[in-house]
Amino acid sequence: MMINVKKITSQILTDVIRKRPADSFKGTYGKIALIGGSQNFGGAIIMASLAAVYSGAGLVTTITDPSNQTSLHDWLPEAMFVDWNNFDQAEPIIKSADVVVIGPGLGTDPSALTLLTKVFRIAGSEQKLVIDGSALTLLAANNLPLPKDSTNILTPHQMEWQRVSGIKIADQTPEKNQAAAKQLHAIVVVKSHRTQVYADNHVYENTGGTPAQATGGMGDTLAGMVGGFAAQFKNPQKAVLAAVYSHSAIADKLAEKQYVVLPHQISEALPKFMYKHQAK
Ligand SMILES: NC(=O)C1=CN([C@@H]2O[C@H](COP(=O)(O)OP(=O)(O)OC[C@H]3O[C@@H](n4cnc5c(N)ncnc54)[C@H](OP(=O)(O)O)[C@@H]3O)[C@@H](O)[C@H]2O)[C@@H](O)CC1
Ligand SMILES: Nc1ncnc2c1ncn2[C@@H]1O[C@H](COP(=O)(O)OP(=O)(O)O)[C@@H](O)[C@H]1O
Ligand SMILES: [Mg+2]
Repeated sequence: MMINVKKITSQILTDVIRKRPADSFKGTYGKIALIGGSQNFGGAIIMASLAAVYSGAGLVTTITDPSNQTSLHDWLPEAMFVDWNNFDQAEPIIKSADVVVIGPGLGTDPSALTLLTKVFRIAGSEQKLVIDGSALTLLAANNLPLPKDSTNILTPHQMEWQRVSGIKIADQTPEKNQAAAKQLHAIVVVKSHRTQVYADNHVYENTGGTPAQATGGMGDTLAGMVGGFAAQFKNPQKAVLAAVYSHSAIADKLAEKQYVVLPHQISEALPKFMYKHQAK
């Protein structure tokens, strides 16, 4: 039977981006731990962290390879750093995070798999887990079950989705995608030129997006934005929709005057964009 696809429009912005109450503090806007950034893919976790901070998350910790520490703080003094080889130090931070983003630049070597398995094991019922990039590839390759208590948000591109769902890219219809998302009990963002979100028994399709977004780091940035929005805004489904819409709306604007949109430019535009579209 035909599934009715709902469109994601600018309405989601005022619906989700609340005006900030005076009586608030960092904790009001959520704590995020971002885990990824192997030596070869350090930029991925830096772009995801940039997006999380610039989305307005209260407190951001980046858990990554120590080779990234200096460049992380060059780009983002607001983020705290933890060496991902030091799980004793990382564990309490992961456990106390409202949102964990894992996967951007994580890589697929045995140490990455060990880290992913540990994070899945400690994921709690109050937490939202954004699973992106290599974490999705590892999940699929090792048949890892998703944590059963946390709210899990997957952000695959179409090949990552093929790996996780087993549905070939050419066969990724709303019907097949929705069935697979339901089986995973997860919110699934299937990224493409018109990204779709599978959540609370509905299928949503983005109305924005430009080929100027087709560049490395664009998905890492979306993962950080999904984390940053999920850390601040109560309803996880709506937070994901607002992040997906904002990501392409900012890109569309930049693409009016640019051939390619650099992922970090989207993050840098977030504070003004969110101010403009917050609920009155
Ligand atoms: N600066 C950094 O540090 C960056 C780090 N990054 C990190 O790299 C890690 C690997 O992520 P990844 O997406 O680059 O590689 P992977 O998962 O192997 O998939 C690529 C394979 O799938 C195929 N393919 C088919 N359709 C496709 C589609 N729609 N979208 C995409 N691919 C599609 C594609 O076909 P091809 O292009 O070869 O024709 C190719 O064979 C991950 O952790 C990520 O966070 C990146 O974010 C970049 C910037
Ligand atoms: N032609 C396009 N039109 C609109 N958005 C696009 C297009 N190509 C790629 N994107 C967007 O760019 C991002 C690519 O994600 P991904 O492949 O994970 O990037 P990364 O290199 O950061 O891992 C997705 O959000 C996708 O929707
Ligand atoms: Mg990606």
